Amino acid sequence: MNDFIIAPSILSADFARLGEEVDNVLKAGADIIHFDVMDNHYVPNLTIGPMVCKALRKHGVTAEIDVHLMVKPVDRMIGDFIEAGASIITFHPEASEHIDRSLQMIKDGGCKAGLVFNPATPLHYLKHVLDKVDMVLLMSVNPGFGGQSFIPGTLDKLREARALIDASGYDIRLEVDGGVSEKNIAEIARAGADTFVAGSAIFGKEDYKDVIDTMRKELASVR
Ligand SMILES: O=C(CO)[C@@H](O)[C@H](O)COP(=O)(O)O
Ligand SMILES: [Co+2]
Repeated sequence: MNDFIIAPSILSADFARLGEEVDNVLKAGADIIHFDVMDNHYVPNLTIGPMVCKALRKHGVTAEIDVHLMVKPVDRMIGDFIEAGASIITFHPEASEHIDRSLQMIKDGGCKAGLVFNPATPLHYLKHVLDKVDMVLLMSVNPGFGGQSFIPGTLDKLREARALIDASGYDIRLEVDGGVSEKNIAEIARAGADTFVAGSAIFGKEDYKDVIDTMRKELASVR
């Protein structure tokens, strides 16, 4: 796996041709697929569930599927996504009554587990579960929709999260989600992110390879 991971969010893909869209974006150089699950309860939008994840596996997708759960309660969905072929499952701490238990359920199912922090959610939820977390996802927009603008305060929060992760000694990825594009990806990487979700910036363009290549060039300037 690359040092920097590019994770296109299929929220901005053409759902009528989802299998083809996922194939095309992987062929264009994406590392993993970001899969946004919204329930019209935890967030004011409704998207896709485990059946779609399973369908992508059946279609032949072998890349990691990074399931971002924006649902409340979360536990009921975890088993279904494990069974559907998810690779990584992340959830928002406010959406779980028992954060440690939800993380453990994901790990027991053989998936990588992660916590997602909204722009105004403090990082302190992490402190006592660092040993169970493979991914920390910082939202750089309020969750619910693609195509929003990156909230600049996320850069300081990324620096804080990077320091916390490095001090922990655990192997934890730091992902950022919302308003990421080829224009700001280098600055976001410099703040400490190593995994980049991008929906509209990739699927909004004709040539996915061109955007992903540009993102990689920008990232190469960081290292
Ligand atoms: O989880 C979410 C939104 O809640 C994201 O994954 C978006 O889908 C990202 O879209 P862009 O901001 O990159 O268009
Ligand atoms: Co997302």
